[in-house]
Amino acid sequence: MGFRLGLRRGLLGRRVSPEVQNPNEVAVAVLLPRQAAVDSSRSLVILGRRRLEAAEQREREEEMPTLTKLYSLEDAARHNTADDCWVVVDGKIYDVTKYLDDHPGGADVLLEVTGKDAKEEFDDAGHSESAKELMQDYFIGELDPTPNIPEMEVFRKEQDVNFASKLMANAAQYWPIPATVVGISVVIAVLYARQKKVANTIQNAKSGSVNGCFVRGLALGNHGYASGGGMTQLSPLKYTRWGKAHPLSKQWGGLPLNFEQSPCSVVCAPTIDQMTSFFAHVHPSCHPGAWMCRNC
Ligand code: HEM
Repeated sequence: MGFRLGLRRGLLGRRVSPEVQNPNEVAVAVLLPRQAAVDSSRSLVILGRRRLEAAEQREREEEMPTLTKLYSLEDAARHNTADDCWVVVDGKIYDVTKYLDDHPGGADVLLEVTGKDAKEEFDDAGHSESAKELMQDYFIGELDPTPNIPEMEVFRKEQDVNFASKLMANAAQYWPIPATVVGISVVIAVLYARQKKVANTIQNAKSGSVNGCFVRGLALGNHGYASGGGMTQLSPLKYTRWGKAHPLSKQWGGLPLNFEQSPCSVVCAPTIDQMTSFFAHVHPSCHPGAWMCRNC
């Protein structure tokens, strides 16, 4: 059985004669049986190919973008117990639950820094390179740098609900204010309309053409007239036809007035004489503001 002397670089074997041309290269002489040498050289080729493939694979992996799980700081903060402990260092999240007991700095220091980025504390502890390599075993993800938009939407919805309920509560509490405003407005509108009606009444009375009556005068005053014999109280500021006047008024040639109720009444009488008679007989001195339309 013959032997072949094989020179292989980087192989561990029996050193025979290291006649090396390049001093940086390690030359190794391997004494192998012929067949074994053939097999060995085949397996060396396979080994070499595998290493090459592994290197290429590593290269490909480095080039490929990796998928990293993203968490919010709030997510990370929830893992803050000895049974479930996440720490954040420089934006990277590590699940150190299984490492707590082995941590040379103690479990407490890790538990104390949960819920925040502990880069400063980590750096201050002066961790070695091997500690930093070890960390990679516990890496689970990174902090999500994007703002949490869905939460903002939820917040806006809640705000709407709050706004509606606050509006309802305020309405229930402060309803008397708008009701008072509306009430005052109505009263002002009624007073205004009434005043306007009075003004129109006086105007119409002066013009002498109200409801087909002979409007002979306008009495201004607030002295009561209706005293005798169940005199009907007439509504203030209403025109009263002479024909409907109370008999007592007619008897006096007087007028269906309502001085008692109103400071301003329209006086209707068929003739100016009757009007004059009324004021002469009944209240000659109590109606200084009486106005007579002598032209009618
Ligand atoms: C996955 C995360 C971590 C790993 C793998 C880790 C690992 C280690 C290791 C191996 C040591 C021994 C010293 C060294 O080799 O540097 C150490 C020490 C220490 N670590 Fe950590 N550590 C981690 C996180 C932290 C954090 C977040 C803090 C923050 C307070 C911290 C505080 C310390 C302290 C105070 C010491 C002791 C230093 C001393 O006594 O000199 N470690 N850590």
